[in-house]
Amino acid sequence: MSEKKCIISWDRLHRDCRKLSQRINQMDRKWDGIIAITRGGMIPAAILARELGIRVVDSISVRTYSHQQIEEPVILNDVSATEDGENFLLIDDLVDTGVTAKFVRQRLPKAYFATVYAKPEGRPLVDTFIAEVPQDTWIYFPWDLHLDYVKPIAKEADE
Ligand SMILES: O=P(O)(O)OC[C@H]1O[C@H](OP(=O)(O)OP(=O)(O)O)[C@H](O)[C@@H]1O
Ligand SMILES: O=c1[nH]c(=O)c2nc[nH]c2[nH]1
Ligand SMILES: [Mg+2]
Repeated sequence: MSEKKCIISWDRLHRDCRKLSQRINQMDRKWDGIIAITRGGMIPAAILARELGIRVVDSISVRTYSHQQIEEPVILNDVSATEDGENFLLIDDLVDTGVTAKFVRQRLPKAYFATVYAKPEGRPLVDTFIAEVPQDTWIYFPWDLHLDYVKPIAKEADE
């Protein structure tokens, strides 16, 4: 389990997904659809679909982690909209070790692969991403979190 944390708020996620949409829009390519890598890629894919006006949204269900422990990736449900990913955007929330990315790329070698966040080990496996996060840091997404009380910093401060 990573010691350091990077907490991503809904606002930040939305802003970063819009930045990713801007970048992809500037490529001036015609996309046949989006493929979300579930589950983490689903909310980024929904935001990109809205921003880019793409209505064909498919998914490939892959599980690589269980309780922050990496395992062999498995496809739980395959994509149906394309054979090889040509002219499709492939979207995930992040690339960490790159194990998931390598695995999905074998299945969809022609897709354009974008993630919102990337750690150094996985970065070479994606075509584009928005922000880099250190390898020793665990990214917490807004769907993993809830608002809670925090004690004041100074010991003598009123609680
Ligand atoms: O680069 P890697 O080391 O392979 O890690 C990245 C993958 O791990 C997480 O998915 P996870 O398997 O936890 O499933 P989830 O998206 O359903 O939460 C994340 O959403 C990426 O898909
Ligand atoms: O929520 C997550 N945060 C991470 O940093 C990560 N790395 C792999 N899988 C991950 N899931
Ligand atoms: Mg995932």
